Amino acid sequence: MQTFKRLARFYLPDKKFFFLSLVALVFVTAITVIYPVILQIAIDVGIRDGQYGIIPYLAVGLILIMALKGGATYVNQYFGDLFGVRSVYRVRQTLYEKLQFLPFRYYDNAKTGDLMSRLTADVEAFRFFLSFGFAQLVNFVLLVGFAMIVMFYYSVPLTLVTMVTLPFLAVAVYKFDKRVHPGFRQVRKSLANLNTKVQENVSGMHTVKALSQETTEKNRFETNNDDYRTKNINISDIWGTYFPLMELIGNISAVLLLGFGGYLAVQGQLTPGELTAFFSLVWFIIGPIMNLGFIINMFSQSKASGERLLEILDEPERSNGPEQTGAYRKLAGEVSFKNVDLRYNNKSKNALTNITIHAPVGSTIGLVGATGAGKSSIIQLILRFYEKTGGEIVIDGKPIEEYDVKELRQNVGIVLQQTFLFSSSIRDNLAYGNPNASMEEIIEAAKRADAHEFIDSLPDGYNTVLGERGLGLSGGQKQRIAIARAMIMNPSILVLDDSTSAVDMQTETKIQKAMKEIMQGRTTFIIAHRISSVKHCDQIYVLDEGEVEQQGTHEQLLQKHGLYKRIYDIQNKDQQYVLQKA
Ligand SMILES: Nc1ncnc2c1ncn2[C@@H]1O[C@H](COP(=O)(O)OP(=O)(O)OP(=O)(O)O)[C@@H](O)[C@H]1O
Repeated sequence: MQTFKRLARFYLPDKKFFFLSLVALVFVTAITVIYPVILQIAIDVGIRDGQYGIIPYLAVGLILIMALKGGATYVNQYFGDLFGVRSVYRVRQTLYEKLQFLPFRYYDNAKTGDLMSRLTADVEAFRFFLSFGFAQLVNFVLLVGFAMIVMFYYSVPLTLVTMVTLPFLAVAVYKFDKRVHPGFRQVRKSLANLNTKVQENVSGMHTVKALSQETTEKNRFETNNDDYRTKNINISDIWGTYFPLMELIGNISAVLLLGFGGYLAVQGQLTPGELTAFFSLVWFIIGPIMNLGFIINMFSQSKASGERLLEILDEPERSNGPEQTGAYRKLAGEVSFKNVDLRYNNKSKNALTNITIHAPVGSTIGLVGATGAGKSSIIQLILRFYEKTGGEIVIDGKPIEEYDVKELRQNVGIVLQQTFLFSSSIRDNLAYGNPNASMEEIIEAAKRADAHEFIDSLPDGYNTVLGERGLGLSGGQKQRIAIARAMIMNPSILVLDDSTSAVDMQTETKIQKAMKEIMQGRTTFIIAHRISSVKHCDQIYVLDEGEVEQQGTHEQLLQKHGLYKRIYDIQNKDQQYVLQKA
């Protein structure tokens, strides 16, 4: 129940619909219990006492009652569904919002398929219980309660005898729940793994095909699929064991009732009509108790799902710094790192140690170093994707923590080597960082980023809808769109990932030209593997294993005979070798 209590804020606002549905349900249940009473009157008064005239009245009464029951059932179902649907709308909104504000470190370990499964299948399981299961549970209590009252009214000893088996039924139901709940948690987890597998496979289809791993992938999926099947069979096994047991206990109750009830009828202590009514009523108790297995099933599923939803909702959000109310300021763009350390959560070693960098307004800073040296980590800190573990980062004279994260990010434009584009129009992708940008501004930025020409040549121009992750565009085209997108934001600080090794010379020249265009008047950080990309920078920082190994201009560093010179020599030799070969 703890899970439902903790999720109460999502369904309590709609409790009026639940109560409306409940009132209708009480009505439906009360009417249901009247049926056996009508049957008893028809047998005892209509048939046994020979007052046949009463039968038409009873028949009309029954039809009226059934019509009323139909109306009440509609109200019960409609408002029950409304309660569930409106509640999970809120759950879905909150989960999605939560996902937007979770820190990057959450996504280091999160799996897309698992998250998708939580936002869809788990939310649905929770809704099903709210819409249907909750009411069924209340219905159970009501039906058993009403039926017992009527049964006690007819005969106290017969009711007690019939009830003898109920404790056994209760134990069976309890044991069923104990086994089925962990089973459902496993099914949910297995489904999430299955989703993750499919999602990763579709996203990585290029790699799968390029490396001819179709058969391996098929086998891996088979393992996941097998696991999901086994977990479901396990549930069926539990269900198959307990359901007949519960039915057997119910039937023993019916046998006891017929045996003892028949004896009472023969003794004249019970009329035939009362015995028949009793027999119907007892199924109003046994039926729901057996049905309790199904309700518990639903309850267990939604509890397991609710727990998985709470796991996301309980995640701590990133601290955003002070919330800014007015318009975001445009920063000048002076960035200083003072003895900064960074250690990622799951690592035993620092990714950055004692980093000191000064980037005056409008300067160009080059970050070079081997892969894993810490270049990207510096950028992660400027954008506050991760928080530093030591030292101080100051922007325009103010510690970075004192900025509203949104204000900070509005002032930093990034162009990464891997550009993510959404499956919407090129125009929307360009304006993603600044949705208020006018069409003129968008075209102007695209022209400066050398992207206008190819966009214009597409059949729908700027309205061309891209495939998932920008499918349908070349790597170089995507990167130029990313440059134009950053330009439209008009940031004071710019981060360019210039590891453009994967494009041909002509595209590289275009990208370099576009990058030069966007850098004007902004503090720019260029991440590069190649010296040629940073040699014009005002200041170059050479990183090695998370530390600044060297610092200076291209000319100064070449004279120092350190790491920079070694990288330069290797790359120069490579270049000469290529030229000679050519
Ligand atoms: N999100 C993360 N969680 C844990 N460790 C990380 C994370 N990101 C980077 N690292 C680690 O931090 C170190 C520095 O990585 P970083 O990505 O900053 O290097 P880089 O110089 O940008 O490399 P590359 O040129 O290959 O992009 C590496 O040891 C890397 O494994």
